[in-house]
Amino acid sequence: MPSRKALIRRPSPGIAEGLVSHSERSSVDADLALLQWEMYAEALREHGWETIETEPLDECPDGVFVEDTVVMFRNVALITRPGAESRRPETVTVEESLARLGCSVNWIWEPGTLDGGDVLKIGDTLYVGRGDRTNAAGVQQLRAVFEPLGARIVAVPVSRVPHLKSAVTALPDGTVIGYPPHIDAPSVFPRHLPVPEQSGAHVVLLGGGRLLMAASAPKTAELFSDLGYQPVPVDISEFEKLEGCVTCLSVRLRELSV
Ligand SMILES: NC(=O)NCCC[C@H](N)C(=O)O
Repeated sequence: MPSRKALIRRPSPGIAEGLVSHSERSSVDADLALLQWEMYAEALREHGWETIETEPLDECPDGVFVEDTVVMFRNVALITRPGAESRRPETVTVEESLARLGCSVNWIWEPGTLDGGDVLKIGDTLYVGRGDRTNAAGVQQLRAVFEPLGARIVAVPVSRVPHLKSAVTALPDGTVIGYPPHIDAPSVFPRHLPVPEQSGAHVVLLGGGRLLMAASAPKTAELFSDLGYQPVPVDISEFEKLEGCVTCLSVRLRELSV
């Protein structure tokens, strides 16, 4: 039976020290972040996802953004080598968790860098953002690992936001959604729908038309409702201050047979 598991990591008490690269830093409330993270995990569970917690890493302020540590394709976990050096220690425990879950594990090697938040998967197509965090060697290694498994890798320039998925994600029908000022090359995407809010660009597909999204994007939620989807809003204000979004707080494992 296909699994519906989601890997998550609880925020570090030092989360306020997390990286901020494309916006002004504002103060983060670590207690509120923990509460918001618990509600996020609860929303996943309420919609049928079993949450699996990878080991907490108090010394890694950005460890909660677990999406950046791995790219999943079928049952293969490609452990990343994050572009920000401070984030590299985050991958070890994720690798252990995924190996325990029965994934086949592969790695990005030096000089490659790649962040999971730069990889948007739509069916068998993997769009990969080439920006501050993911370099050309990282893109080449992504191709080498996943093309033989049937993936099509499409590289996309990213300069306005930290990660490709800070700018675009996709609806269940494959339509790419994005906030236009943040997208370098919208014409790369065959079907593209602009959204009116920056945090409206991020959805986690919960199944059956339900879209987990940030409470900070009410106009976009209205647009999606109007298109026949069911938005599931969660307040992630403390993660947004660190340029995080709903997608980067979990890794959904959809194709494991366990
Ligand atoms: N995939 C993502 O959008 N990850 C968010 C990472 C935020 C973290 N503060 C960082 O800059 O790495």
